[in-house]
Amino acid sequence: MPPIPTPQMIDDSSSNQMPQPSLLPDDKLGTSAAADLEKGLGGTTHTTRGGMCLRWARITKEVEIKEGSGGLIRGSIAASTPESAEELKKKGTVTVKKTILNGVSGAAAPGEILALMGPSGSGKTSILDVLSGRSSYDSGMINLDGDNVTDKVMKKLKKKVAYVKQNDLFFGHLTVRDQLTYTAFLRLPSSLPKAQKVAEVDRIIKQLRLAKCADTPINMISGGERKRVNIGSELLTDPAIILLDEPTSGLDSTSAVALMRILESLAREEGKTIITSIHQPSSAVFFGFDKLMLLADGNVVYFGTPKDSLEHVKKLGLECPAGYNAADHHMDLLVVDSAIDEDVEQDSFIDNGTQQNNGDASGLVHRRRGETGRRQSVGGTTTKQKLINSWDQEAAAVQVEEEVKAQYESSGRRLNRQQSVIMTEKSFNTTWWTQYTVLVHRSMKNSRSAIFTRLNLIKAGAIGLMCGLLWFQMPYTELTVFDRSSYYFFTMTFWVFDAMFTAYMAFPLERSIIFKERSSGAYRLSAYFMAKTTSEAPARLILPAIYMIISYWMSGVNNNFSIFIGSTICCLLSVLAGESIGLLLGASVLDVEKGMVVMTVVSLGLMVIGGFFVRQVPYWIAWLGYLSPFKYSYNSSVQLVFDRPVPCDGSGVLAACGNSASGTASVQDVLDFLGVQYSTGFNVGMLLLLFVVVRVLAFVALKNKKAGERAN
Ligand SMILES: Nc1ncnc2c1ncn2[C@@H]1O[C@H](COP(=O)(O)OP(=O)(O)OP(=O)(O)O)[C@@H](O)[C@H]1O
Repeated sequence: MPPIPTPQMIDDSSSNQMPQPSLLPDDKLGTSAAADLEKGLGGTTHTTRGGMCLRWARITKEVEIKEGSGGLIRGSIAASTPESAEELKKKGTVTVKKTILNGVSGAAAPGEILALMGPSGSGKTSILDVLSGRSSYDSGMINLDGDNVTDKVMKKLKKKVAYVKQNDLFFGHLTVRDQLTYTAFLRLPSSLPKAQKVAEVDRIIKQLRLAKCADTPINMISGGERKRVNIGSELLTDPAIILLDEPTSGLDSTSAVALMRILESLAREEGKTIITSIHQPSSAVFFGFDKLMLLADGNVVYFGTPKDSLEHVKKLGLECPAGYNAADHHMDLLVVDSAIDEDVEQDSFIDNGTQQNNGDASGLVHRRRGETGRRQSVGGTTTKQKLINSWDQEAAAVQVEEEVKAQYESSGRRLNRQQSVIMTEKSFNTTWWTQYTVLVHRSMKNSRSAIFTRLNLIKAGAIGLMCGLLWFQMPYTELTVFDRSSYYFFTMTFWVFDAMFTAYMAFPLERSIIFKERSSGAYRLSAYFMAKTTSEAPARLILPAIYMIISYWMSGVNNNFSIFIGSTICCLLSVLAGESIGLLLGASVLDVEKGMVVMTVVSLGLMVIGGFFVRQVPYWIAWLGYLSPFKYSYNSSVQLVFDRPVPCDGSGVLAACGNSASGTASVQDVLDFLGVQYSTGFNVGMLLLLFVVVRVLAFVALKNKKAGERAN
């Protein structure tokens, strides 16, 4: 096993190493800058400004997987022995333990880039999750600049360690500059002057070459630009360590190289410690990494310089053919498909590995791809297994531990210095009020562009017009009593449904963004929730208000202006209550498919139970009617509209008209006929209560919901 290159080892040996192709233009640092750096760091080309040394040893993590007849599902009951597992399996389900990280040891120093490579499912994301403090681990040690870090420190560390996850989740309606500015105002300390935060945003835009798209909404920019916005959002806090999960996935090779250049400049010029997982990089990118960690099935199979990795596999008889991409070669060795696995059990192909080196790179690629099966088996053991077996995990762990010890001793520092400093730091860089105001601003900007779309305005106007024409200028007589009530039935059901479903549909994406931002310690959940509640309401209410203005006056429901205002307020309150229900379900049911089913059942249930279709609701279920916003908004509006006795017209609609001496039906007769319950005040109060209580429940549900390690 080659020695693990500590930063010092890399620096000391740099003169002996083959020159590594740089991803940067040759003169990137400038002659004098490079000379300054060399002077300050004893000949190294890496700075140590800004970075921290991250080391980890013997990291092990297991998850429990529930295996049933329906496939694999996550569960919590562990089967202790294979026998009991078999028995349980016969019964239908069994929970088995799966090791996803198996004693992983490694290190990354300031000014260098460590690449994690391995086939899909080899544990790259899992180790990044652990190192970023986003995920727990069962055993092992993580050390920062010589100090072991505990769980509590890891939690605090979330803000120190930037973690760029694979998914680029943003509010798509915001521009790149908006996104970065809001992030700067949320995550940079309140004490920093506003102008400095704006300057920081400009610096990041320039550094990540985002100037061209700075004022373009994020949902219009390219994948590479989105990735850079994602990285930029994390860089704003000037983190010491930057972890990236497959930053080049989905990018073409030019964008991928451009992105890697940016990472290299962050490491070389700013001394950041960078750890990135990557899938099959080009040769230039591969040899530009300072260190490489190869993973297979949660095991390290190599850790060292990319150049030495070729030596390592060569010694095992798995030499990389000339002209073949080294990264592809490593992946070929580690990728085993299930068909090959099965073959290996029955058969035993022998491949001496070197016989393929015929010097013809293109023909070789073709042949190698076709002969992967041969390459996978050496003496009955898969190549992957051979690589796993030949890596000395223990020696690697001991080496990391010795480096840690040496750093303590050489610096003469007290144990846990780092931890005590980190633990005394405040949880958030900004106050609750700053978070609230910034989030209100962001939410208003986002909801304005998300809700006030031309389509939505056309929808509100067209439905208003349609209803106005259908219920056009109803005379205030006995004949139209039912039509007036049905106008409100339609209005209230449509807008409550609309609010429930739009709030629910918009929430899954927003929830993922919130989980992601909160995992970086950007703001308190309460600040977000209050900001959302107060800022979105105006935008959410404009559309039903437009509908009411058009349809109410066209249909001549009641020409009294104050009654128009009153019934519009009831409609808007019901929209807010409906939105609360949508948010509660959005916060409670994370799975969108299941959520839609629950939403449909709940919304239809609340409508039916409101007494619109069944007058004699069984007593044991009738109480659910108290939860129906449809019922309260309908009841209150209808009471407002029938503000005076209704003239009889001989149509025979109202029984009360049959024996009326005055030629009118009283308001109470009409309300009894329509089955309207409770006073207007009670109905309005219940709408308010539903809005507030259900919104609070949505907050509690969200607070108690863990994003899950894999949520973002
Ligand atoms: N919480 C979990 N529950 C069950 N299995 C998990 C969990 N987390 C990770 N795994 C499994 O652990 C293995 C390693 O996953 P991980 O995402 O780290 O791999 P990866 O190398 O990043 O893969 P990819 O390149 O496809 O992203 C996979 O088999 C994955 O299914």
